[in-house]
This record gives sequence, C-alpha cells and structure tokens, in this order.
Amino acid sequence: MNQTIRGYTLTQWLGSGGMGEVYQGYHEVTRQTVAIKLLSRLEHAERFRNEANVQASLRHPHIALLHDFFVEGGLSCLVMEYIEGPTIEQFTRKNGPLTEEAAWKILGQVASALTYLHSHQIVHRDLKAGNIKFGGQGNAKLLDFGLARLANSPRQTRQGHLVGTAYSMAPEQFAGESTTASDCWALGVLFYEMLTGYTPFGGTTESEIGRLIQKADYLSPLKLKPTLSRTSERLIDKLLVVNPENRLTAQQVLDIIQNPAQLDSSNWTDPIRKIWGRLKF
Ligand SMILES: Nc1ncnc2c1ncn2[C@@H]1O[C@H](COP(=O)(O)OP(=O)(O)OP(=O)(O)O)[C@@H](O)[C@H]1O
Repeated sequence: MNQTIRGYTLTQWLGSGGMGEVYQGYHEVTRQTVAIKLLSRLEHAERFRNEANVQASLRHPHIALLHDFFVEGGLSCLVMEYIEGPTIEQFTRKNGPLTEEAAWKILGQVASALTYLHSHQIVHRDLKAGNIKFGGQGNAKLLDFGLARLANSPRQTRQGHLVGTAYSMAPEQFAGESTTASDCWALGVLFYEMLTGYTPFGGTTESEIGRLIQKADYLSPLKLKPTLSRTSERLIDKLLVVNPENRLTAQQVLDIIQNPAQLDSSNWTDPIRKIWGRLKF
C-alpha cells in the first residue's frame, strides 16, 4: 500500500467489483479522503471519461459525488466522495431486515436521488443494496450511478452461482432494454430486501431468476414479515409491475410518501402516517 496516484496516497483497499478495484485515498495537499476506483476495463476508457464528464456536474445529497476522472499509466481512475459505513447489503446480512421506519426513510432518499438522475436523463441500471451506503446519521448515498450502465450484466458470484445483479434486473432488461422505469423496478426490489432481509427473486441460475422476474412471481413480503403494513406491501406491488408503463415512477413514490392515502383509501394507512410524519428527506 501507500502507492501514490496523482497526489492521492492509496491508504486502504476497500474491495473489488465488476469494473475494478476500489481503494481509500488521501490527498496530502487538499487533505481530502476519497474513494478511488481503478478500472480494469481498459477498452472502455473513453466511455468512462464521457460518463464522468456528465456525472461530475451532478449534485444531490444522496448521491456520492464524483470528484475526478483521469487516466494514469494506462489505468482509468475515478475519484469519488468517500462514504463511511456499510452498504445496505452488508448491513442486512449482519443485522437482518431494517425497521419499517428506516426502510421508508431510505426509500425516500433513494427515490429522491432517482428522481434527480432521471430528470437528467441518467438511468442508474444497477441499483441494488450493494450500491447504497449509509453515510453519517443513517443517510443513504447511492454509488456508481450512470457508470453502472456499462456493468449491469449478471456475473458469477464467489460461490459459483450465476446471480450477480440479475436478481434486481427488471423484466425488460433481460431483453437488453433499460429505461428509468427499470430503476423503479430495482427500487421495488431494494425496498422488499430492506423490509424482509430477502430478495424477491431468488435462484441459482440466471434463467431461473429471469423466469420469476418475467412473471413478477414473488412471495408477499407479509409472508416473510407478518408485522409489515399493507401500505408497504402495496407499494412493492406497484413497483414490481411487469409492464414498465404501468410501474410507479420515482417521483410518484415520493408523492406517495408525502400522501400515502393515495395508494389506498382504507384506514390502515393511519399507523403508517405517524411514521411518515417523522421522516425527512
Ligand atoms: N465512494 C465509496 N466510498 C466508500 N466505499 C466505496 C465507495 N465506492 C465503492 N466502495 C466500496 O468498494 C467496494 C467495491 O466497490 P465496487 O462498486 O467496485 O463493487 P461492488 O459494488 O461490490 O460491485 P459492482 O461493481 O458490481 O457494483 C465495495 O465494498 C464498496 O462498498
């Protein structure tokens, strides 16, 4: 360790993903701690550069900031805001599902980030529990938005199962089509996972998972966690809709959070409304 790239000293290896290795870096002059992703896919250097240009101009409280992009010694490097804390995936693996209140809070933050991205015509394409970190005070931050479009193909896991990101792909993504609505499907998968600790579509092969996804064939979250509100179940039902045109948009999710009664007029929204009242995004 302690290798230096463009003034950044690599202080710690954070992990490796589909596109390369990620390190914590420290800049001696600016005293900034950052996350540096060294991209191994050299053939995509130009595309990474173009994406980085667009993304560097984006500012949102729930999206990790992209500071810089450069090519050094033939290696493409992305310099990002360093986010403390576990990913939602790491958190739920260790502690089980989130409370309903915490899940709604993060849902609102991520829906707000997606609304922002979608208004800039950016599709994340790889929204998942492993790409969202809890920053300070339980605030969620979305990582790697946009660049994920180059890396959304399913891949082998360490256990050898063909799962990768397939479990959160929308039905239309299996036909190679990704739109803003695909992110909203993934938002439904994320919400289900935060509430129950399980992903709605499981399997050991991509085709097995794909078959379940194409039919939106999943177990009601209430079967896994009977104490959940029907409001949460209903919201998932409106996100995990096979036809992208009939799926809720990220903005509609935000509207529902403000006014859950529009989801259903029955009075079981009352207990949930108390939670809503305490949420801030
Ligand atoms: N900005 C960041 N701040 C702190 N840690 C980060 C940051 N970006 C990535 N990491 C961490 O680095 C590790 C590797 O991240 P990376 O995004 O490359 O892989 P991944 O999310 O596991 O897989 P994929 O590439 O498919 O998204 C993960 O543990 C991730 O949480």
